[in-house]
Amino acid sequence: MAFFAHQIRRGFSSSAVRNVVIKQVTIIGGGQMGAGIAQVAASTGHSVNLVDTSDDILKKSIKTIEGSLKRVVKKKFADKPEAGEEFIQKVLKNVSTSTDVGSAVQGSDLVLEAIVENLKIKQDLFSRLDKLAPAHTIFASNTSSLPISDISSATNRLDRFGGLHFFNPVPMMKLVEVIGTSTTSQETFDSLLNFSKVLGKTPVSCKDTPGFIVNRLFVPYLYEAVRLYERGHGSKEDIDIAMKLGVGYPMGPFELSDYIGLDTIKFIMDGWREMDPDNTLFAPSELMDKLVAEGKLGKKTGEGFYKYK
Ligand SMILES: CCCCCCC[C@H](O)CC(=O)SCCNC(=O)CCNC(=O)[C@H](O)C(C)(C)COP(=O)([O-])OP(=O)([O-])OC[C@H]1O[C@@H](n2cnc3c(N)ncnc32)[C@H](O)[C@@H]1OP(=O)([O-])[O-]
Ligand SMILES: NC(=O)c1ccc[n+]([C@@H]2O[C@H](COP(=O)([O-])OP(=O)(O)OC[C@H]3O[C@@H](n4cnc5c(N)ncnc54)[C@H](O)[C@@H]3O)[C@@H](O)[C@H]2O)c1
Repeated sequence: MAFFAHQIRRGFSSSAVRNVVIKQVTIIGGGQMGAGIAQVAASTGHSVNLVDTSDDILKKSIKTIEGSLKRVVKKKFADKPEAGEEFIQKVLKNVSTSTDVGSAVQGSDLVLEAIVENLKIKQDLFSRLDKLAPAHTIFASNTSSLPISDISSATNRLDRFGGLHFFNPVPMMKLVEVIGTSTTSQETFDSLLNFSKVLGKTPVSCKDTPGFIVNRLFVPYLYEAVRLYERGHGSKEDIDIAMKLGVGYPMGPFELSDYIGLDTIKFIMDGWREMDPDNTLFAPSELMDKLVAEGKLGKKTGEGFYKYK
């Protein structure tokens, strides 16, 4: 019944609902997330075209994929190293790279964007892609915090646009949040759900609201951990231990913040505070602001809440 109501809301009768099978995928942005998504899509038999701004970056992306695949096969093919090497080569063959988005989107069933978290840059990219990609191609963004409808508004394919939010590290994290806007067609939404399942992930359906499900709960939690520490109510180490042993999280809030990047977390919180300034959950943290201003962004810069050198 709920499913039927969902279809009516999206303006589709049940007979109009059919799944578009996604085989060829273009991923724009070969950074932390894009490389991980490319790896998982290629490992599950998709033909992947990975796009970034330079060949040097793309070389690094392929190296990252190779390194991560080695970790995967060490476990998956523990007793058969040769089969493991064969698997790596097969997966790598499924990935091609390009710096030219125009040619990369030709023949693509899905264009998944994982570039910098900046609305204007994402809009510019999708506006360009809208003119270059085939009509049937579905567009999706991996944004952590921006409204999908703000990004899709730059295109004329509002029905074929949704969100696919993966988690870091992509090869390990099982969840994908599938986000439908008020204009995403049921057909597109179902295709994105199916695609996530074919990748071996577990999808959950989300509304296009700030932070979807996970980040809406987790970003305020990370900030409250920092504020608790600032108030002197616990050491970083003890807070991390408490959340790992008390509720079974694999990383404590300070370890996770350093892993994600303090700039990313601050950027998300600042954006939400701008939208809803009176919400105390979105209050700033002096320490977070200071660390980001000093360039102490976490693991990627060698220091955040902890030191990594
Ligand atoms: C959240 C709010 C903040 C918002 C900011 C934006 C965030 C965003 O929107 C959402 C997120 O992503 S939120 C972030 C969500 N993410 C989280 O919350 C993450 C929480 N953390 C975890 O789940 C675990 O700590 C990990 C799975 C990361 C590591 O597992 P572990 O058991 O703690 O320890 P281990 O010893 O290191 O690794 C053991 C083995 O795992 C394997 N392996 C690991 N990485 C791999 C890779 N890249 N490739 C392949 N394989 C990989 C490998 O086999 C390795 O063995 P090896 O012998 O070393 O090769
Ligand atoms: N890092 C995380 O934990 C995480 C988790 C989930 C979602 N996200 C989201 O995924 C997206 C990417 O994040 P990331 O951590 O992979 O970033 P990243 O900085 O590691 O990678 C971004 C890549 O995009 C490339 N790029 C930038 N502009 C481009 C353009 N116009 N065309 C082609 N390539 C371009 C950059 O060169 C870079 O290689 C962001 O929207 C972020 O919010 C991040």
